[in-house]
Amino acid sequence: MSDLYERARELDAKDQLAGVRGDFVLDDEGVYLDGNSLGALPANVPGRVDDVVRRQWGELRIRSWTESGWWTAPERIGDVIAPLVGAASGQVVVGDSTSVNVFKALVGAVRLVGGPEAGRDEILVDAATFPTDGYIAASAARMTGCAVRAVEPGEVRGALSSRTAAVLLNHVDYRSGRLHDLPSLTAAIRAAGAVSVWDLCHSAGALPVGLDAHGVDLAVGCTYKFLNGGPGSPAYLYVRREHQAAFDSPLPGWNSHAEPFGMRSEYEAADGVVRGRVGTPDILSMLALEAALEVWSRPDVSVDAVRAKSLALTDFFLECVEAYVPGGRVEVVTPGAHGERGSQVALRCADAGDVMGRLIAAGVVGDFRAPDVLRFGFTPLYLSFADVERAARGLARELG
Ligand SMILES: Cc1ncc(COP(=O)(O)O)c(C=O)c1O
Ligand SMILES: Nc1c(O)cccc1C(=O)C[C@H](N)C(=O)O
Repeated sequence: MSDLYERARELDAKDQLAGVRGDFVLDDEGVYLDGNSLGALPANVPGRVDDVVRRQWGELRIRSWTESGWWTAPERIGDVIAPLVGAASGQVVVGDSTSVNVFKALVGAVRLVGGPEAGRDEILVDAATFPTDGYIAASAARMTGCAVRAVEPGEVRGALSSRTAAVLLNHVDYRSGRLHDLPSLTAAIRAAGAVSVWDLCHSAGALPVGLDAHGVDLAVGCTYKFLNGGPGSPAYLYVRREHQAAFDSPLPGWNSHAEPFGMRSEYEAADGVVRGRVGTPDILSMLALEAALEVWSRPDVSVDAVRAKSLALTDFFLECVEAYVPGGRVEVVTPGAHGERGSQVALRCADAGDVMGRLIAAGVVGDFRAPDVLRFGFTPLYLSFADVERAARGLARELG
């Protein structure tokens, strides 16, 4: 066996998070490197969903809105996500999809600075953004009388002006895996008098975010990737405490009303982050997510420990690819510097679609992002270094 095979065993023997894998439903046949698209199933979720369906819904029925805590689930689960993204409680609310929360945040951001009437008529959007953010930003701009400008995150500073209303950026680029400099970009946006909106889909649960510490204004993220909430699990919205009183949601549903059961015809926004809610929460998905998040209360699990292992896993994968894959066959797209790397590795080759198809058939599941990217996500809670070595060996075989 190769040196790298032996090294993987040694690294696994020292891995502080090795015991967490047992909290997930995984088979030992393949290697799952697609947790940045859909996280694996936490083992406690099926039992919880069964209880929610059979007892809370089946037996308690309508009483569960109060007795089982259904009504307050969006804020309660928001408070569980909050420390994972560096936020104090009362600033994160769970619900709706990421796309819907991008809409709330962007329109809310433009309204916070007064929009075109106040001379702020531009929304800057990450040029390489995940498509949904760009589509929603274009619509939010039309609705608010703003124009959208696509900018590379590295060029945001030069693009900021007294006309900038809001800036929508991805913390980690979904295709390249590049980690953007949230602290300094947020500071520059703030200094220009604009509002920052960060999409945390590919960073929450994988690395420290520090929303409060870095002065982020608004943020959104999904929960089905590194937070393992399940297919279509609800997303979340962060509204910095200082903005909450002025946050004017473009979707002021009855769940965000100060007195929802007052059934009043006039709208009055609730205090706090609750005003980010819209309609009736998706309880089955939301309570599955609540169970999935329990892994973060294990004493051996922390965002810092996850980040340290994530970097070790991606370093080791890059080392294995370098050793096993013939030189020049793939180009490494993900930055080598730790400060610029998320929890994935993207490799480029012209036949990436075919290669990924064969690799998945061989049991190593990553994904293909058009036109030419092989994408591998690393979830430190359930991946071992042996998985990584096996995946790189399989990849080298398929690359021929
Ligand atoms: C950066 C980013 N934003 C948004 C989304 C998707 O949003 P939604 O949860 O609305 O499907 C994804 C992935 O699906 C994503 O990677
Ligand atoms: N949300 C997804 C879905 O419903 C089906 C398939 C994939 C996804 C994804 O999350 C894709 C992912 N955001 C990406 O980074 O490409």
